[in-house]
Amino acid sequence: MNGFPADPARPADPDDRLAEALHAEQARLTGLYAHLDAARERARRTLAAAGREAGPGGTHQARLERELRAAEAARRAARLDAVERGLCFGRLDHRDGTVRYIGRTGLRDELDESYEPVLVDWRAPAARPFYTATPADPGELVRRRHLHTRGRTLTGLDDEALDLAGLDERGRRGLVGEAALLAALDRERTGRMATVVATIQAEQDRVIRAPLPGALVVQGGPGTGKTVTALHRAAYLLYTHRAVLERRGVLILGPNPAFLRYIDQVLPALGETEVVLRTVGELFPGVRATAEDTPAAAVVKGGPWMADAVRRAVETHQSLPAGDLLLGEGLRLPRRVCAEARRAARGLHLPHNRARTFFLRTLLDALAVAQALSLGRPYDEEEARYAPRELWAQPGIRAALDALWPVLTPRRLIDRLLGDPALLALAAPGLSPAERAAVLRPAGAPWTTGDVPLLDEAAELLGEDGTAARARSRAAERTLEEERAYAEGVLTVTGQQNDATLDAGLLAERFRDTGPDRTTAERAAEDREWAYGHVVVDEAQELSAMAWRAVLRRVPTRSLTIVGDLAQSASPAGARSSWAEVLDRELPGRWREERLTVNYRTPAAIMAPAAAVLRAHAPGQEPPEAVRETAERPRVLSVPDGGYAAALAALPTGPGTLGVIAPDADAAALGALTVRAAKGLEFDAVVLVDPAALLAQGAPDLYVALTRATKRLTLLHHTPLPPVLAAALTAQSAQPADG
Ligand SMILES: Nc1ncnc2c1ncn2[C@@H]1O[C@H](COP(=O)(O)OP(=O)(O)OP(=O)(O)O)[C@@H](O)[C@H]1O
Repeated sequence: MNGFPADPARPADPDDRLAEALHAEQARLTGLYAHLDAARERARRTLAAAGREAGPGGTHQARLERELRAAEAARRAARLDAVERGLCFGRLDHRDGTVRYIGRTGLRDELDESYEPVLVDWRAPAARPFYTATPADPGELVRRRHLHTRGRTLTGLDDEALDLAGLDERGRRGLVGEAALLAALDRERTGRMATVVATIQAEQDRVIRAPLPGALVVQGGPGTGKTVTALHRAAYLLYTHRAVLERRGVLILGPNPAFLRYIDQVLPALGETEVVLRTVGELFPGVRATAEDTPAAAVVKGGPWMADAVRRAVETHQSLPAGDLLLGEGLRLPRRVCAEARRAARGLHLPHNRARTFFLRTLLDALAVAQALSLGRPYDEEEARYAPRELWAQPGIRAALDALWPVLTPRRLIDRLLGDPALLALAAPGLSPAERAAVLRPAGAPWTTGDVPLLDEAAELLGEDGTAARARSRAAERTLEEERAYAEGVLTVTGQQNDATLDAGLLAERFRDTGPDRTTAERAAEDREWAYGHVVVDEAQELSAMAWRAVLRRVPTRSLTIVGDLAQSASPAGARSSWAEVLDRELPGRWREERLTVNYRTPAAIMAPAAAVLRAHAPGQEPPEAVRETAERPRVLSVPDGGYAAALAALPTGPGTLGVIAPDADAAALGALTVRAAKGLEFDAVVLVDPAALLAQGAPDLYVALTRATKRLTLLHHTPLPPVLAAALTAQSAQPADG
């Protein structure tokens, strides 16, 4: 890289040196923004020119190329607009004197039009040492510099010398860019997740840049950056494999809508928009899960046995008559023929609604032959063409055959399965009466998150029911008709109606392909059968076996990033001690695991009691090590029974965000979050109501709740604190105050 002189000779006084460096870097930063402005201007000009060229002139091919150019220019303009904040955040000085600036996007010299690179995109290979070099392993670097900015102004910088022989490893655990990292961690939270592109750590970088193919599991304790790492990985993959992923899109699954809102801002900030954010409850287009399952119902609905239950429920709708069917006018359909037709239809291994066509056709043919025989008519080609159709037109015959193999929709089938005790017993004979009772509910009850994978399973086994497809194609035809009429109008207005190369149909198709087109993300979100290029699953320990089936169906290539923490699992099916227990059934031998070990969120003083809870209740699980040493110790306030609301109202409100987390039974009345709703989130200050009750909900719940605070934790209790927590807090208060 060139374009930047080395630092001028340094004055001796450190203050002067810093001022000098700031001055020089500000000048370079200003230069980079000038390049950015020029790049934006160029993108806008391209866009405007494409707009002017638009219109129906030239060959079809030339028009297509113009439109592609315009779309690319629009995307580039949007990308350049998204990087205004924090455009450049780092600088690398190499042994051979090369200097590289690292930023949110790559820029070339737009001013003298040499187009030499002046800013390296953080996702490019050349930027990687910024995240991985340490004094112990500096590679080709002699210095890494972090630039802090507000708007276009440089507000500070941190240098790390990487080449000094014998230099002590700065900070603990080889933290990369320690000063910049700690400054980032100390910032107050806004309630929206921030990008950490300037301070990604080496172990996180390994995850972010892992190859696209295959399933990568990232196991890490609370606050180890699993979510930020997964989001930066999505941005990295979209940059590195743009061609595939722009077309197929990336799906990010999160535990609850609040969490999705929390992370929503990060991806556009990284310049990526081809991403669909969903919870499992939103995976089935057209269905919104609005009700909650009881824990017992969630266990039953989530278990792998439900795949068999749904399959059997479908099969019970492929029935045989008790004896031969008598269909009026002496027409008889022997049971044996029905059985043969069912065997043949099932043998096709087609979805139920598609195999139905074959089944009906076979029976109608058999009936038509029988009818011809009884009337003494030959069964010739003519007869074969019309007779079955006429038979189908008779309501009695139609009803009898329909009953044998009806059209099914996923909603109707699952509603029936969960609403009809006899059907459930038939479809799920392995479930105990208590388990069946747990999932039974009135027909037409609102859908729950646990129902969504069942609907998906059903949709897979049923295939399209013809009505939806027909309605869609009718709508599509109508739209095309309207577009054709509009296009004819355009041709008339522009006087090109006699242009042989341009007919209204072609023009209409063109508007359809381009126009104000829907993005990949929009199309993917509406299509149950969409195959994503990559899927990120966050809080993956929460997914049931049935949910995994629904997720994996959406990524036939099995290119996944799966992040989670088994120790935080609130799965009512019970904690699992390894990812193999979770994944070997669905992805046998097709996944690998990376670990994140450093907790960037919870200060040590808060993490210590949380770790004690974890060790006591899940001895196999290792808590992550907190990177920040100093923080206020947790405060413990005893309140009288029934006094939580008053105690909460009396608590002083400090600076920053506040989260109050309460047991499920009290949360609504106190206006507090349940643990479930707080999952994945963090707050500057957290107040925990009734830790003993949280522990009674499950040790993972208490562990999750304890690890949400970045600065201050207050425990309110009226029953005694759980002994393990009390012991950890007492041990802490025996230590010197800064430990
Ligand atoms: N490299 C980093 N630089 C700055 N901040 C970081 C870094 N890594 C993580 N953080 C911060 O640490 C906090 C925790 O990150 P994140 O929420 O991704 O953790 P998590 O592993 O998903 O936690 P949990 O399991 O509790 O949901 C966030 O505020 C995040 O911005």
